Amino acid sequence: MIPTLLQATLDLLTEVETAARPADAVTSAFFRGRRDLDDRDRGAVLELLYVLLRHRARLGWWLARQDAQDKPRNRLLAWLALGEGQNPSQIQRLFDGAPFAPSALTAAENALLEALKGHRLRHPDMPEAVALECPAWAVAPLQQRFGAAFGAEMAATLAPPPLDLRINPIKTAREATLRRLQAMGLRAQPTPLSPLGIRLAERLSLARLSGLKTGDIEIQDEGSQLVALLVDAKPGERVVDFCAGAGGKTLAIAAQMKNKGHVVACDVNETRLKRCAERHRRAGLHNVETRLLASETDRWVKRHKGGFDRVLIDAPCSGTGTWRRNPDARWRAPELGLENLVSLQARILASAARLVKPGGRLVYATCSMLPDENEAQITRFLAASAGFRLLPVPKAVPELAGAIPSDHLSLTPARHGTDGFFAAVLQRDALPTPSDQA
Ligand SMILES: C[S@@+](CC[C@H](N)C(=O)[O-])C[C@H]1O[C@@H](n2cnc3c(N)ncnc32)[C@H](O)[C@@H]1O
Repeated sequence: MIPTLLQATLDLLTEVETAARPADAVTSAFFRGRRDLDDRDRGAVLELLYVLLRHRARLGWWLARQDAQDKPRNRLLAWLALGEGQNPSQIQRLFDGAPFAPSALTAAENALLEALKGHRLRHPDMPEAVALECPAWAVAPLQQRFGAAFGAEMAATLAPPPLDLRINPIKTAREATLRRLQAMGLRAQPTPLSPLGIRLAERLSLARLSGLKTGDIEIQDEGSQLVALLVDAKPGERVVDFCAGAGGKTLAIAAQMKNKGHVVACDVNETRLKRCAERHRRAGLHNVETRLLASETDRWVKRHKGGFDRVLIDAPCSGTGTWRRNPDARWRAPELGLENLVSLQARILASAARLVKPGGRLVYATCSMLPDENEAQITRFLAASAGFRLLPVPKAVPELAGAIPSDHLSLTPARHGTDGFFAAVLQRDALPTPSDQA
């Protein structure tokens, strides 16, 4: 990579590390201020940024071993030496101090490069969690979840994800869209599990997809598509997306309903909900209403008790299932702490369940791979809530029986090639329970 792009990557990495926002938001803002970088430059900078984030623990381990500070510039030097196998004189030529290039190496940096010379990134003394890039707080629960497959699953979270698209069945058919993408020279395949998905082998700028008509496709990971399909919303029904955020799943649900019926997209975050509303306007959906909640027990919930055929809870979670897509996320421990997050999820479940009408369904989903946020959460809810029972996936949505022949949806990067997702469908008894009269 040319020196000016190395410096741009360092500037971006520094911003990602200091900002309290996710890397993709920081990156968009950074590139808006760097009009001098064309599409190819941006692609190269992003690729190196993600490499540095995906190798952070291993690079940090080497820096600690050499008593060097774990900071972006040292991490880049360590990557060039250990990851790319460049020798000190090659690296000195890149750090040449020219305008907009990295400044010349200091004596300490030269000494660091000498010490790293000839080594490889992986070292036998590295603890397993470091070699697998697993943050300390998540090692025990992920080992509990995956057992012998822990290493393979962690390795899969380090591979760059493919680009998954969801076709909008109101506007187009998957076969027709596949043929159009292939005619554009793209390596496009149907996704193996979602009947609406298309997987592109290469990451590409969305400008290259502009040949497709607006609203024909959306970018959505196959796992997220399956969660929306599990809601199984029918035209004419009343549906709540309780933690709608920016509306990724609301969009898919409203498309299933063919613009007929009513969807209420709720969230406690006003900014996300505004983005959700804009997205629906752009997609031409008229049956979606957004509702800002003060909390999960907002008065609106009580007023609409028993009023909906389907309620989706896409709960706030540790996000461990998205590490493949958001490599910076693994280094941010859950803001609330895992325990508080788990109790927030339980409160959301208990409150949003009140919205389900007798005979209706509640779908609880996370993008977490931790049992405490998933199966254990459902077990606790069912033990505490009369009138709900688990509906195995093949019973809930027979069309998905082949893809998900199990009680829950439980996707992992190594086994399914998707982000990590969990979902369970809970059926409410057809007869109202005494609490409805309360
Ligand atoms: C996993 S994200 C939702 C992603 C979204 N469904 C999508 O597909 O794009 C979880 C959402 O839950 C929201 N949330 C957090 N606490 C909540 C609460 N107490 N009640 C309702 N929503 C909440 C967050 O603001 C966040 O947008």
